[in-house]
Amino acid sequence: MGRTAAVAGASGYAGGELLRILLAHPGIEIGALTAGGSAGTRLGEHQPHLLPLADRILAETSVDNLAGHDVVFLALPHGRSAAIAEQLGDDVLVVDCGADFRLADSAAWERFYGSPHAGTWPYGLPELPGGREALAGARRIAVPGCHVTTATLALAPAFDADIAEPDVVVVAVTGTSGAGKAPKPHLIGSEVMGSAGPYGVGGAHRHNPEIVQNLSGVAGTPVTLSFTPVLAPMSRGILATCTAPLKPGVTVQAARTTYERRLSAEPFVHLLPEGTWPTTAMTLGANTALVQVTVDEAANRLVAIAAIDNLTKGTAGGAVQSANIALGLPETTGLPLTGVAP
Ligand SMILES: NC(=O)C1=CN([C@@H]2O[C@H](COP(=O)(O)OP(=O)(O)OC[C@H]3O[C@@H](n4cnc5c(N)ncnc54)[C@H](OP(=O)(O)O)[C@@H]3O)[C@@H](O)[C@H]2O)C=CC1
Ligand SMILES: CC(=O)N[C@@H](CCC(=O)OP(=O)(O)O)C(=O)O
Repeated sequence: MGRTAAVAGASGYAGGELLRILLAHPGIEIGALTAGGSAGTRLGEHQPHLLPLADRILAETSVDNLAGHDVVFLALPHGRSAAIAEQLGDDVLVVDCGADFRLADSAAWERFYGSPHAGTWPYGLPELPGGREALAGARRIAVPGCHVTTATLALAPAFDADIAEPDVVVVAVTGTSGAGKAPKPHLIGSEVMGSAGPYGVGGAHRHNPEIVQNLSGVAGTPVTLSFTPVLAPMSRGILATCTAPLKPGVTVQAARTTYERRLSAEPFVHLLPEGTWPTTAMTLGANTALVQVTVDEAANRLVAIAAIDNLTKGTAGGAVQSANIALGLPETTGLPLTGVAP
């Protein structure tokens, strides 16, 4: 039997990507579409690429409009989800693309987000050890941040197999769509085009504690992290170069075998053939994370590089993948595996 899903934030980037995916999902029917200031207007004004839904009118984001669906996807600015979720029944699956319920550590939340912590929900990264079990039958899901998904998928196999020391450096190149649709002072077109630049430097980015949370959980010991995001002139995509000191005696072959073993059963996380490095273009529009691993012998460091589409595996695709598990559907239902290249 088909389920219905409402999408809150349907006029935004994450909401648009959710709708693109749900249009091709055989087990979920699209119900109410809601927004903020653009409520009352046609979806086609905001998402002209979603032709089948162009004439749908955006409703106000209210509990009344979101209630009565099997699934509610929230693609709203941070801080908006808790009030809505607490008024939706426990029988409704609420999938939050925002950050509000991702962290278990309230002090870390308050330090990085500067507001009271709303709580912690089952975490929407099925590839983590125990991740699928935590999502089966869940009625609340916190979708990870997009940098977090990339870095976690790149390094989790190494920490799961205990081949690297828990002292991580991540430098992640990201496209501009990660910042959302609303105009931002640091995203002025003429200053972003033809240039790349770091932001959130020195441990300041709010994805820091979430990456630490995930990798420490996999490693079974606290992981230290230096994370630097770099904004690049592309609309979609994240390419994360992640390194950590090797445990004694780990060869490049051993590292590769570790990744092959841990990723071989994953439907969306693929270890590329030796010598092929991931690029963001390979993942565009796909729910995939493409990974490559090697060893820098001179530096004695493991080097793992992962690419994702921040809006697909990094947000909407990841959200639908986790929702599939929670609903008891095959995990891969309705999710694209093929990217757009070059
Ligand atoms: N972009 C990305 O790569 C990722 C985004 N996310 C998360 O997804 C969420 C949405 O992000 P994104 O789509 O990029 O943001 P956008 O700015 O593109 O879209 C925001 C959406 O929220 C709506 N909205 C804004 N304010 C309100 C309000 N007060 N009440 C109701 N609706 C409101 C907007 O409606 P209107 O247009 O009418 O104002 C719009 O539909 C965020 O929490 C973000 O952190 C998570 C991972 C990655
Ligand atoms: C370019 C850019 O600004 N990217 C965003 C990515 C945001 C994201 O993925 O996630 P949440 O906002 O849901 O945490 C950033 O770095 O903050």
